[in-house]
Amino acid sequence: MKIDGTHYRSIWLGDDQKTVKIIEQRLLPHELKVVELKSREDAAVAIKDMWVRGAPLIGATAAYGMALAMANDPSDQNLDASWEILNETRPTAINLRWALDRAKAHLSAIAPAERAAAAYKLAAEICDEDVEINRAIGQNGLKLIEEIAAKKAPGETINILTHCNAGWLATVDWGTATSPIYHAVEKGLKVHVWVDETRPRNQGAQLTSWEMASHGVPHTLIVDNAGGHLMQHGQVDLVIVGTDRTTAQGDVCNKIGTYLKALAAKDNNVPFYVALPSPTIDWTVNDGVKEIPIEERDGREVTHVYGKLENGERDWVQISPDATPGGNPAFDVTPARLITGLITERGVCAASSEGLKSLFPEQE
Ligand SMILES: CSC[C@H]1O[C@H](OP(=O)(O)O)[C@H](O)[C@@H]1O
Repeated sequence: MKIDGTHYRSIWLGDDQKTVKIIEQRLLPHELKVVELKSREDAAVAIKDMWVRGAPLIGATAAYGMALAMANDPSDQNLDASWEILNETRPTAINLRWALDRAKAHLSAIAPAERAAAAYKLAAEICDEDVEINRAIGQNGLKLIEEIAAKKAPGETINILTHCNAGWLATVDWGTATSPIYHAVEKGLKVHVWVDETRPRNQGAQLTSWEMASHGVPHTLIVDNAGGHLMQHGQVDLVIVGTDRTTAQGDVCNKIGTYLKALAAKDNNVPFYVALPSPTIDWTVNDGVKEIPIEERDGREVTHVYGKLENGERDWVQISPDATPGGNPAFDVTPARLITGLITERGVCAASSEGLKSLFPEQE
């Protein structure tokens, strides 16, 4: 999307057609810094330490990580080793394994001498596919926003709440949950976005707010615990969130706190939709609560906050006693029963195995 009028993707190839460029997202919103990934190890660190994050972008970065690996050593042994190294960077987003499996299957079938070029080509295809998938999600989600607008008085604002960052920074472009919002704004609908700060990594405060401000979308940053109150007072017309892994029966794994938002939405009859690109569907699991591995990140992310100090410098600040450990499950699972619908690139469906198979019959 645009930053001060200039179009960016979140990941792209350098002029040398080998170096991979990314936006170092940990520095946003205070600094827009482009960094270069020059090895498989660079790509692995970027994923693990959340320089890049978001299920689709994690997959795209891993695909380029395989290309960087093949450019260095295209052997079968290194192909296998690269799959392992990149796959262990983060456990929850299924796009990581989806991209790595796709790359390994493709590259295993060709001669080592051809693997580097093929890997870069595949990574580029994965990126372009992601952009088109998210554009379609935006068009399908726009219809939901238009239906809500039609029920409101002319010129009345449509209030949408989103959690974490499922924006263009979480994907290659458009975002998933934000794509319907960008499409609605570009169509002239009067939209306002409640942005959950999303403790502890604050992807909402740091990334979604920055995206909304950069694109000129009216928005308000709120604490994670305010959403239920706003819903009780009729100030939320629609919730749209992203997902890191959705099961074959429609359970949705997403950033910690999503489940609580869904409970509040259900209790207040607020439509709760999940923007779901098909590579994020894990057709091999059904019960998300029992089967999806939940990443436990460093407790320091809870006991400390990173930001800009009064003097303009950036640093970590401790917010709890030295002796207090932090517990930090990074995701939770929202059962399908709490979800109004899934917005995919093929259309909107119920959060159920029947709903998903109606859009993806090839998965029968
Ligand atoms: C479009 S996927 C966005 C998804 O990824 C985020 O997790 P993380 O920032 O830890 O990679 C969050 O769950 C978002 O909804």
